[in-house]
Amino acid sequence: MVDIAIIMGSESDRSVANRVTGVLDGTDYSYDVQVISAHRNPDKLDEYVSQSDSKVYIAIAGLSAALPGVIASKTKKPVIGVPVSAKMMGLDALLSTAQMPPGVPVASVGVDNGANAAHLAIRILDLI
Ligand SMILES: Nc1c(C(=O)O)ncn1[C@@H]1O[C@H](COP(=O)(O)O)[C@@H](O)[C@H]1O
Repeated sequence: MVDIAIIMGSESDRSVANRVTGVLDGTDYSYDVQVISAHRNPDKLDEYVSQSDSKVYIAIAGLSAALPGVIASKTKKPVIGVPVSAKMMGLDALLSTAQMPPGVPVASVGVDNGANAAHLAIRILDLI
């Protein structure tokens, strides 16, 4: 049983993931960190989400950030997206993360703001 699943699209997103875990390490909430790209490893992502018992997802991705939205399409749990500034100062990923179609929500935090993703996850978990 893990409280939060943290998934990044690439190992190159690790510094942003570290901002998430840096906040969570000051709490009692547990987490699991994975590198799984929706674009590159769709079957692995499907398998991970279908088997995960986490209560909240944090999805970290740059460029065309499909990852948060694809996770939101596979689970009813809350998904928090963190756009990464890989190119275009993160504007590409910010728009990809925030502009989800109705019915498939992703809560986007600011570009590279892994800390706020952790704080939001904590607030959600504190309700349970
Ligand atoms: N946005 C996605 C997805 C996805 O959305 O499935 N998979 C990888 N990526 C992003 O591509 C960028 C460059 O990745 P590489 O450094 O591996 O080339 C990363 O920021 C990653 O999150």
